[in-house]
Amino acid sequence: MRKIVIAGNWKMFKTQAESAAFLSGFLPHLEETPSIREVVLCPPFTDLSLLSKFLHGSRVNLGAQNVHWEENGAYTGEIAAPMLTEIGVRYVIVGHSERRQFFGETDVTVNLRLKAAQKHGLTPILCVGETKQQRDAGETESIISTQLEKDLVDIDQNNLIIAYEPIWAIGTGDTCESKEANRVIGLIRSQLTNPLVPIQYGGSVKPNNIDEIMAQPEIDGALVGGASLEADSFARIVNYQ
Ligand SMILES: O=C(CO)COP(=O)(O)O
Repeated sequence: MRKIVIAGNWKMFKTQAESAAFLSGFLPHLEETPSIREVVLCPPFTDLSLLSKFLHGSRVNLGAQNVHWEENGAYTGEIAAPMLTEIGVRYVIVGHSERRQFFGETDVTVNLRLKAAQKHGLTPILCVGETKQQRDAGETESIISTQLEKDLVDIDQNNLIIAYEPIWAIGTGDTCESKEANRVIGLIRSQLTNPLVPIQYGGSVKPNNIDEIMAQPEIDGALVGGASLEADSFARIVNYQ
């Protein structure tokens, strides 16, 4: 059976004080959450250490939003895998479209980051997806297939999560129709060697659409941006019906 993973990507939101306040509202809701659902929070780097202490012994796992491919070195502004694992981080988002769009991330650097994450025992959440222009031009399948082909060279598919995040659906309120997300995720799965890789959907996931999204047979979880910032909203998503 494939794992279900619901992850919150906080992007560049929440100070330490705000993240602590989130947890006090969020954690009590997890008593209702079926134990087979993996819950992950990916806050900014500055919150990781504090949240790691608060979450010790809880069922919530921590993820980072980026990782460099070297173990240390002169790479101003980057973070290395051993720095993350030392404080209890288990997951890392790699290749998010915002990194690809604003910070020069390429399939080559995505591949290097995935390898470094796996080498150090982190589970990477690899993000793939097409722009609106690419979708309108009928290029969705070819774009995603090329991303997978390049990003997954020499990657262990036994320690991997993939998130299908259509770029046009991120932060827009314009969710990909759940059947269409299911179709694309099925195509992604057909390109993998391991059929058990969990594949999430991401892009305007909200309390009012999570039930329909999770009812789709190919979708194994969600990568949630805006709606993961508020305790009640993320709790409703994690406790989908
Ligand atoms: O980018 C996302 C998660 O990584 C999705 O963001 P939103 O849920 O805010 O659309």
